[in-house]
Amino acid sequence: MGAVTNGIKGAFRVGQTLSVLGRTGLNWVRGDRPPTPKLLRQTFENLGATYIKLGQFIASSPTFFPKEYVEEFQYCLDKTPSLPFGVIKRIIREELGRPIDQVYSEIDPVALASASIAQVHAAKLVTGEDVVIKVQKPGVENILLTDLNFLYLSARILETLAPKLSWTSLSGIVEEIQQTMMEECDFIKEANNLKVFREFLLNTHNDDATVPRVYEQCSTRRILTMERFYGVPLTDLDSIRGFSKDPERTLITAMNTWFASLTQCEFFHADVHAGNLMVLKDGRVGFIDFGIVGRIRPDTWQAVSDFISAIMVGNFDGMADAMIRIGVTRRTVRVDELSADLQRLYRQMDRMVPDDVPYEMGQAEDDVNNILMDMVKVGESHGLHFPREFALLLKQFLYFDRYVHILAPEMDVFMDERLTMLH
Ligand SMILES: Nc1ncnc2c1ncn2[C@@H]1O[C@H](COP(=O)(O)OP(=O)(O)OP(=O)(O)O)[C@@H](O)[C@H]1O
Repeated sequence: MGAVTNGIKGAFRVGQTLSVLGRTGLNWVRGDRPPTPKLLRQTFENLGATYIKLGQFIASSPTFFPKEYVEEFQYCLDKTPSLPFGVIKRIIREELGRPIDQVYSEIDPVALASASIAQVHAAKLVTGEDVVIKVQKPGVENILLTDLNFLYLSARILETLAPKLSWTSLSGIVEEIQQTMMEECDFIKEANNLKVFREFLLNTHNDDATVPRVYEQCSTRRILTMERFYGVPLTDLDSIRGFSKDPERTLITAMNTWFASLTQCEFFHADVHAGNLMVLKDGRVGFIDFGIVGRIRPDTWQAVSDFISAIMVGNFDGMADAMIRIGVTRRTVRVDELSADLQRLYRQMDRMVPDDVPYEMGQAEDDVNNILMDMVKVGESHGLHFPREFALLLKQFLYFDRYVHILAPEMDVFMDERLTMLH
């Protein structure tokens, strides 16, 4: 019975997707010309959850995709109309397995926020605490599963945008997005992440940052009840001034906490966009939404650090050796061959950048991206793949870079001694 319903739902989803694509003109899917950035963004928004995440991935990967798409996809919003309160109440009731009023004394029928996977309602527990309930929308997991049919299509879209990437790594990227989203559908995992991060703050004696306390007795796979935070998103400079005398200091606390988690927590928060960092009324920084986290093993960190040192001194064997330790492969990669290819890449670059040409603003950033991109390609030609954790890390660096521009434009992140983890 279950399989049959899934089959029907799957077919329906396929039809739905095709009809959205049909409205925007299917030709580009067959490969002629990529659609304009705006059209592609709107198409993704219409297609919902999976494609929105794909769009956000494009927005956060300037290394891989053309500038005009990266810029347009900054506006790829995950805001969907909220479901009627009746539906939400039914889900909460089902998940609790007992009458709602035995657990909550009130629930605000108007949602605080609504995105493709979940919607959030403010509530009060019968024991008096202010909480929020994050409720998973019905059928979300199913949509994601049936969208798996579109792995090929999504990879095909990315291929037209980023012809430099190999088919294997494109399919890998899409598969990983899917996997991350499936994980986001399990709130027990998210509750556990919140608890682990709380312990990390406790162990590192960090009183300047906090995460919502989880109420386990009323949290399940599909509903998550947690402490309610009162505050404003970190990027809302005017409102922050109301809570914190020194917004720059607040940003530094957020960044230090996040950087410390890279090495002292078993995972890092991999989605710290504007709405997920709050400045609370008492001035502390609140981290919310631990649906997406990244994990990097200690030996991989060591390899990253060795890689950077090798670049600094121009040691190609060292770079090759570190790259092999960072990457994932089923083949045996030869250090000497990879090293020779990296050296060739460097020689080419030397020839490409004549010293007497004046450097333009922004060019340095583009160059770094291109060099990284070329190195990834060299690695790939030897059968190496780089774990998705690196895309997630890079994304966070870009977010922080943006926050620094907004909140502390004068700050030099490489020199400022208050930033403990970069020194
Ligand atoms: N503990 C909390 N206290 C107060 N508000 C909260 C809390 N948790 C979530 N919210 C509100 O609900 C919004 C959505 O929550 P959350 O980010 O966890 O959900 P999401 O569906 O993963 O959304 P997104 O994709 O935008 O990150 C937040 O931006 C915030 O406004």
